[in-house]
This record gives sequence, C-alpha cells and structure tokens, in this order.
Amino acid sequence: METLSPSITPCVSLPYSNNSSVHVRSHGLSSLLLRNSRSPANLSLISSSRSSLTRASAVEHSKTSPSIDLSDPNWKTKYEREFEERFSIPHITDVFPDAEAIRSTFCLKMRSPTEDFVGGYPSDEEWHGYINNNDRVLLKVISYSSPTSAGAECIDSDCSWVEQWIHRAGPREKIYFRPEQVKAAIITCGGLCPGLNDVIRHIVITLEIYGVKNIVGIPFGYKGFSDKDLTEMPLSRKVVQNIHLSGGSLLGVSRGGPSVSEIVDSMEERGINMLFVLGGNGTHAGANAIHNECRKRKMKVAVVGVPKTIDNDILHMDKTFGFDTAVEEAQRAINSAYIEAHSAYHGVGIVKLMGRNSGFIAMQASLASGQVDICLIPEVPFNIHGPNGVLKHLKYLIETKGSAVICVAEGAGQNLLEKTNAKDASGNTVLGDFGVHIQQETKKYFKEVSMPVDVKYIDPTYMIRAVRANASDGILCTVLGQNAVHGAFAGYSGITVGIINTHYAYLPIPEVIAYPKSVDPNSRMWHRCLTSTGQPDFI
Ligand SMILES: Nc1ncnc2c1ncn2[C@@H]1O[C@H](COP(=O)(O)OP(=O)(O)OP(=O)(O)O)[C@@H](O)[C@H]1O
Ligand SMILES: O=P(O)(O)OC[C@H]1O[C@](O)(CO)[C@@H](O)[C@@H]1O
Ligand SMILES: [Mg+2]
Repeated sequence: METLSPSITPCVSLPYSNNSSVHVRSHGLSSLLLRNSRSPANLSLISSSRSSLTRASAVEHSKTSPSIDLSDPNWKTKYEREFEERFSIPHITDVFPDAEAIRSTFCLKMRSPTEDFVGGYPSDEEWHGYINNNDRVLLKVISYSSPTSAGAECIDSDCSWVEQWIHRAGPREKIYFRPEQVKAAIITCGGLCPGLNDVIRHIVITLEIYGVKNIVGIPFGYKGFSDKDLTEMPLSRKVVQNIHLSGGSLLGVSRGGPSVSEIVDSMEERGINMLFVLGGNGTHAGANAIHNECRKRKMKVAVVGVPKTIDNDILHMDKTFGFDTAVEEAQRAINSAYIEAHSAYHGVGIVKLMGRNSGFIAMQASLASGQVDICLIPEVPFNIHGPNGVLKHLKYLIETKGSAVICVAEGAGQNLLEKTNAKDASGNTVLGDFGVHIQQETKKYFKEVSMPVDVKYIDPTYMIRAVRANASDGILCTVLGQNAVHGAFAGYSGITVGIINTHYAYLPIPEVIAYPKSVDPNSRMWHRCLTSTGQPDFI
C-alpha cells in the first residue's frame, strides 16, 4: 500500500494578486495583460498560475491588442472586438479583392478522381454540410467566479465573463481555387510524431475529393525545397492508402534548412499554390513567414499548418495529434520501470520522457499509469538535495514502500545541469540529460547514506516518438487533415487547425506560437498528478 510522505503540504497556496509584478501565464493575451498592468485601474489579466511567462523567440503577435482601460464602462465590448480582430484569419481576398469564388467541388457523391471537369464540376446542390464563414467556436468555456479558482484566467478582478470567439473549421460552400489549377505540396518538419502519416494521408484523400490531381510531397522538411538531390514525391490516394499503418513520416523530416525567400523562390519555380505544413512551433513560424512572403510577392497561395508535437506545447488547443499516443506508449515504459523497481530489493525505476519546455507527457503518463511516485517537469522548480529534496523523499519511499518510480520530463532540472550552449540545426537549445543526472545522483546519495538501492534507468523517448498513432489520434489526424484542405480551398492562408473544446477551429498562426504552452502548476491537472503521486513540494 502506498504511504504518503509526512512532508506533504496539505494544500497549495494560490498566489492571487493584481499587483503588476505578479507572474502570469496568459495563454495568448500577454501583450494585453502587460499593458493593462499600466492601465489606470492597474489591473492585469490575472492568472493563479505561478509559472512565469515564456515566449518563443520566433514570432510575436501579429495583431497586438490595444491597452484596455478597465475603468471604461465599455471595456468588455472593446475587448471582444479586439479579440475578434486578433483571431481573424487571413484570406486571399485581403490581397486579391477580386479573387473569384466558385461553388465548392467538395462533393461526397462518388466519382473517379481521374475524371476531368469537361462537363463542369459535380456538386451536391442539396447538401447542408457546409460551414458558414460566420460560424464560431468559443475559446474559453469556464466562467471563473474568482481569480483564486484553480487555473483561473481573469481579465479584471471580478473575473468578468468575456466572450472569445474563434473561426469554426470545415468545408465552405464557396472555394477560391479551381482544383485543376492547384498544385498542392505537403511537408513535414521538426521531430517525428505519431500520426504524421495519417495527416498526410487525409490531406491527399481530401484534395482528391475536391478534384486536385497535382499533389506532391516535399522530402525531408524545408531542406527539400533547396537540396537539389531531393526530388518531390508524387502523391495520390493509391500512394498513401496504407501509410498510416506505420509510424514516422512517408516524406521524412529535418531541422534547419533554407531561408524563407529561398523556399518561396522554390515554390514559385514549382508552381505550388497550396502548401500544407506539418510541424511544431518552429515549423509554424516558418509557415507564417512563407505566407507573409507569398503575400509580399502577390502570389495567390494558401499556406495551412497542422500542429505536430508530441510535447503538446501549442497554445489554445485541447491537444495536438500524437500526444495521446505518446502518453499511452510512455505508460508502457513507466510500467516496465515499476515492474523492475518492484521486483528488486530497494528498486528505483527512473523514466525520462520528452518535453523540452513542457511536462505534459510526463504529467499525463504519470497520471495514466498510477505507478509514479515522483514526477518532475520543467514548469515546477525542485531541489534534488537538501531536507526537502527529491532524494530525501526517495529514501523515505524506499524505507516505507520498498521501491519507487520517478518520471522526469527531459526539460526538467536544467538549472541543475551544466549548460551545453549547443544548438540544433533549427536553433533549439540542446538540453543536458537530466535523466542520466538524476540516476547518477541517486546512486551517489544512497552510497553516501549506506543504503543499498538498485537503480534502473529507462529512456524510451525515440521509441515513443516512432510508433504509429493510436485510434484516438488516428481520428484527430483524419479531421485535422481534412480541415486543413477545407481551409486552403476556402481561401484562408497563414492559418492552422486545431481541436478546441472538442470542436475544430482555424486560428491565425502567430496566436498559437506566441510562446510554448506549458503545464500550469496551479491547474487542476497538475494538482491531480500530485494527488496521484503523493509527492511533496521539493523546495
Ligand atoms: N522562426 C523561424 N522562422 C522560419 N523558420 C523557422 C523558424 N524556426 C524554425 N524554423 C524552421 O522550422 C523547421 C522546424 O523547426 P524545429 O526544428 O524547431 O521543429 P518544430 O517545428 O518546433 O517541431 P518540434 O516540436 O519537433 O521541435 C526547421 O526547418 C527550422 O529551420
Ligand atoms: O532529437 P530531436 O529530433 O532533435 O528531437 C528531440 C525533441 O523533439 C521533441 O519531442 C519535440 O518534437 C522534444 O521534446 C525533443 O527535445
Ligand atoms: Mg519546436
């Protein structure tokens, strides 16, 4: 039976404050809240989170929020209007006001994809399956009554309800591309993630249903646009039919690559007018830059992203594809660590999981497994040594339970390691190996206190990333892939697609990558994780 450590803090204090120096993590409203802290009422967007604001270096908000004067009786209306403006999605008619719209060729009546449009486009005249351009999805669905409510995000001290609407994804009745004039390209960048092939597959299948015949894959990420030895891969339903049965990416992935202007030069040369970009924060920063460059050059191109990251660090979304699968797979590694630890005399099982800036996989896998005693993530500071340190608690666990399991996210405890100062090809910091570090410190500590322990370290990170998507991710990938194509045909560009409060929406790229999403240490989910592990604060 599990025994709780006597050092457990019975409740977590909630640092509500409307002082301008409070650290907030505002989910996309950072520019607003920072400015609000200088507003006459000195009120900022108030969050009960303790973590500090982090920002991706890549992209700032494209449409910055104005200073909202909370003493203005109409501030809510103004806020909602500004929000709508920030989350408006760029459209081809912004640059080509006279762009012709035709009736959608997305038609669910069966027809052969090789058919030519000699007799006109097929259509479902009576079909009521289209999305109206004015349909919206609510971004925030909880009305907090107090800034001290767990996970509360409030704009004023009363936590006034403010509506934040975003654009609903899906097929439109009018489209801005004639299928026979489309050359669509798909690209996968960054690290691998379960579900990449499922998304590629559904983009191709949906494009074919619209009637597109010229579909290509760009090999090995953005590099494929510049490397002369890499040729584009023709794609069709036949080619992609079974690719979802294996993990990885049919097209290959890479980090680094050519400049944005080289990429757009290459798109011009190849005649690409629809680009589907599957990747994380970095890839989306690139996609947004490509979209802007195409606009500058007056190219009628739709650039649509599909967020890919097992780290789940993209803002606003319920989750990104591959995350669910990663959690499921991580759970298997945790179970092995548990079996090893449990079967050994004074066994300690340590599992390292991915998560550069965000501990979502570690937190969710710990919760899912129910076998973790200590979960360490980048968002929550901790000490290894000292009276409140991880090792002291570990000793207590060995004494009381006989064994213990530790789950660490790769980005955890970086302040305790020597900086490598190394960068990968995309400019991401190469992290120190905290899993190895805690393994070594554990062995040293127990030697010092003359207590025998049997430490088993498991690093399943690349095994987790390489698996094929599970059923739930498979469905998510299907919907995202289809919606990416609907967005492009509807004439949107510089957008990405995500699942938000169980509905599917289009968002402007800068809003989802303003900074990496991270675990809120004051969220119910992190508290649930602490309840499950029974770990104390290690500070
Ligand atoms: N600010 C940027 N502007 C343009 N391109 C970028 C930018 N940041 C990254 N890229 C490009 O995007 C691609 C992928 O970036 P990165 O390696 O950071 O992966 P990612 O998309 O963040 O995915 P992952 O979650 O696996 O890290 C690289 O080819 C990189 O050159
Ligand atoms: O070894 P690579 O390909 O750089 O990928 C590792 C990174 O990929 C990620 O999973 C993001 O995709 C990070 O958590 C991790 O640091
Ligand atoms: Mg990244």
